[in-house]
Amino acid sequence: MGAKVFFDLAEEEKQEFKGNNVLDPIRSGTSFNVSVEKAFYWRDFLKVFVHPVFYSPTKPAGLSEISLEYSQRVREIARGLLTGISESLGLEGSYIEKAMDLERGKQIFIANLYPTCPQPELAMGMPPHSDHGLLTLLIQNGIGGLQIQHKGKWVNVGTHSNSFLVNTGDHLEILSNGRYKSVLHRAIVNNKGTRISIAMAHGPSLDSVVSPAPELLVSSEGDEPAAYIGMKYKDYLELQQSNKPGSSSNFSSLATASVCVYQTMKVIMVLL
Ligand SMILES: O=C(O)CCC(=O)C(=O)O
Ligand SMILES: [Fe+2]
Repeated sequence: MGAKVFFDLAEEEKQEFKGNNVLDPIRSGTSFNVSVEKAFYWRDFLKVFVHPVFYSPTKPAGLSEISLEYSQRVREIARGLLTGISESLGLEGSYIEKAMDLERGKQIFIANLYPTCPQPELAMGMPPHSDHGLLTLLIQNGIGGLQIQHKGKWVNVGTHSNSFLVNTGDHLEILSNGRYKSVLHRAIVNNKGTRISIAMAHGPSLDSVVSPAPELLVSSEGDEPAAYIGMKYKDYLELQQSNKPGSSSNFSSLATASVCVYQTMKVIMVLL
């Protein structure tokens, strides 16, 4: 563990960073929604765009420097993985880099905090979803909670120190015409301790129109139909946001109904 940064923002301070739109560069909040699966979502989050333009909350002191360095280093790892993935698809190593305009690629820093929940069976940390970008690299403190869906069953993903968990996202599935599937995952909560995860999501540039790579649609065995239609990444994000159940507007009325209400937003970031 190279550096630890803790920040503990009071409610009024948090308001400063509360964005509502999916394209706001800094957003924080609490996710709750009683209308889905009769479960409460039990999480505080902070989402910050860190590339192509770097943003950071101004508090606490030192966060911005650590976040910048962490973002740059993880981006390099993601680019390396995408080079390998391009090659695994029989494409040139720089294919995804160029086609997805990664020089201007959207990188999002997401810190999730799941406080200890007295009745974990009544709550859910994060609902089942797939990430919208290409690759997400995730680290977490020593407390498990992430599950991925495999052959229709939820499987626990163990915690391994000094390692990243890499999730494939929707746009890798689209670009590869389904050869790489985006992984469905969710986070459960527990009554043993607070869980923290930091996900770094890497996507195409917002203006990239992503469709299956034409090179993958022709082979010696004949033509393969494109399984996805092309769409601009930015439009995909906005569409996804508009389909999300229980977005911020109905949060305040639901929050009071929570079984496990906590007053102060507390995000603890533990960075490698
Ligand atoms: O907390 C986790 O393990 C999951 C986080 C996640 O899926 C996300 O931020 O997209
Ligand atoms: Fe995710």
